[in-house]
Amino acid sequence: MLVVGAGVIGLTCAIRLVEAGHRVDVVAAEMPVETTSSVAAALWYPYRALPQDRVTAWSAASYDVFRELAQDPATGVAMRTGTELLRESQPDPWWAGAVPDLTHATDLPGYAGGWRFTAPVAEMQVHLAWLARRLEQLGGTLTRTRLDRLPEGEDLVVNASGLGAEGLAEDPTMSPVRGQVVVVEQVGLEQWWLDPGATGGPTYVVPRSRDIVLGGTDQPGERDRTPDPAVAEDILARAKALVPALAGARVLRHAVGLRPVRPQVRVERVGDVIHCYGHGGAGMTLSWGCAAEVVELA
Ligand SMILES: Cc1cc2nc3c(=O)[nH]c(=O)nc-3n(C[C@H](O)[C@H](O)[C@H](O)COP(=O)(O)OP(=O)(O)OC[C@H]3O[C@@H](n4cnc5c(N)ncnc54)[C@H](O)[C@@H]3O)c2cc1C
Repeated sequence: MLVVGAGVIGLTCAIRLVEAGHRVDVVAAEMPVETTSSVAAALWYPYRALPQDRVTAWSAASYDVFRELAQDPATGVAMRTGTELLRESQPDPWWAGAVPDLTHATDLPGYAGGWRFTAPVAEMQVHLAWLARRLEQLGGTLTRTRLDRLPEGEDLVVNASGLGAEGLAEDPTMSPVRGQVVVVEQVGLEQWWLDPGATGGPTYVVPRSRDIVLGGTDQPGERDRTPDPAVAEDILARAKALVPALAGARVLRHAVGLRPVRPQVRVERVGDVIHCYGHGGAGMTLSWGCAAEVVELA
């Protein structure tokens, strides 16, 4: 069986398929650390992904797997408490059933309220490397190849090509949503913060073991992968306003990724092809749940 794509979706699908007894070769134009997945913050959060019922179920399934993985630091996964700030009062989020400990925060001056919960955070450079190692340990292979079309004549092909599905699946409903982040040094921060309604773009602060990811932007249709210095300044200003402890934090690097957005995430078998792409701003969040469904479809 061939899996096309070595981002978080292709690798998790490949691992679950090998574990289920299939022989799996992964082919990808970009290796794991070069993918959009490696840019992700990557906080467990169902963002820019629909439909609500399937996304909630996939997210809940992934949450459980990440909680297990967090027992082993080598996976790059940690469970972290954090707060989403609300500028207007809102009912509980549609995906509330996927997190075990969502509570209402009332101690947020200047905000109408907030939600506090524990979420998995995956340090993607570490997590993707761990996934790739795990795949190889299980006997799977990973080869760099750019495909012009999905191969025919294989017994089964999993299309986990992210935004590449625009061409490989000839899917005109796919579109990029550009996200820019700034990575700064760790300054002793343990909790994540998210202000989705901030002026200038969704603002988030996601601490990891040795650094902190600050975001972000949400720019539909933009394909430029070069970090914009003015946008970086704005992200830093927004993040520091949100978390004053970031004031003196040294900037380590800048990154841009193009979220593979689709009106609905596609997990579907058509003949000998299983499509699994269009995870929008939630590829890490949905990964293990979608991989389990791909195994069922196989
Ligand atoms: C700034 C930013 C922040 C984000 N934060 C989060 C977050 O906090 N939480 C979260 O869950 N998600 C987050 N995301 C979203 C997440 O990164 C994506 O949903 C996820 O990376 C999609 O994974 P993927 O494996 O489908 O695609 P990708 O990681 O893009 O991998 C696609 C793979 O397919 C290969 N491929 C494509 N076309 C071809 C071809 N023609 N031939 C061969 N190979 C091909 C590529 O080379 C690559 O290996 C964020 C994204 C961005 C940009």
